[in-house]
Amino acid sequence: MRVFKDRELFLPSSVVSIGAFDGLHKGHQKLIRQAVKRARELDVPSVVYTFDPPPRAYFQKQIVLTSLDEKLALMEKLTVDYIIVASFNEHYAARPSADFLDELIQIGACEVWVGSDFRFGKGKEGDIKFLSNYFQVNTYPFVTCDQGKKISSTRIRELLKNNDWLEIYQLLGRESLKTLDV
Ligand SMILES: Cc1cc2nc3c(=O)[nH]c(=O)nc-3n(C[C@H](O)[C@H](O)[C@H](O)COP(=O)(O)O)c2cc1C
Ligand SMILES: Nc1ncnc2c1ncn2[C@@H]1O[C@H](COP(=O)(O)OP(=O)(O)OP(=O)(O)O)[C@@H](O)[C@H]1O
Repeated sequence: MRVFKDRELFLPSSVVSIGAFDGLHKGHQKLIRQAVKRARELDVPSVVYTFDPPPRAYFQKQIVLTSLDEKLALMEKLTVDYIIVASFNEHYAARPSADFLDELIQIGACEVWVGSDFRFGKGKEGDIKFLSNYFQVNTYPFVTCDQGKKISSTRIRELLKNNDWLEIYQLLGRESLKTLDV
């Protein structure tokens, strides 16, 4: 896996999944595995585009579930070819959604895989409808837990407050989590 942290990546074609992916829980894993599978089928590289710190940690001061190093190690296990890590700061957050589209064009995104609530750009102005004007966007159905509730990083942060490690490990699909700033 090749890591591009605040470095430009140019590719003729690729399948891209995008997100904060904090915790890299089962929902994230399934979405990324699906994008990697599609990349193999199309015989193009798979790219994960992520943010450091996660936008929610930046804006809402939420704790970070997964350090960048741990996230990269987990992405490697998912056999992702390239990972773009954008430093999420004041300057980055102010970028218009059209800027972000240019970046996706630069990496030759022939398919984009995200969850149906994905948003991007300054003030979260961009949504899937907008993205679909430029790329083939595929949404992955929300992965739920045994009780039928959507798995999310937010839920894992809530469970952490109650030290509910059994449930946390179930949502993560692994028995390790090294949080930051807990
Ligand atoms: C160029 C760019 C600018 C963004 N600006 C904002 C922003 O102003 N406010 C905000 O809450 N999120 C902003 N975000 C973060 C997105 O809302 C979202 O968290 C990010 O695309 C990751 O998706 P995910 O939350 O589904 O993982 C921005 C994202 C991008 C790519
Ligand atoms: N349970 C899930 N099943 C499938 N896709 C998911 C799931 N949770 C998140 N995704 C998708 O993964 C990408 C990254 O999501 P994100 O990092 O915002 O995760 P999240 O768990 O929703 O986080 P948070 O609770 O902090 O908003 C997005 O495209 C999102 O729609």
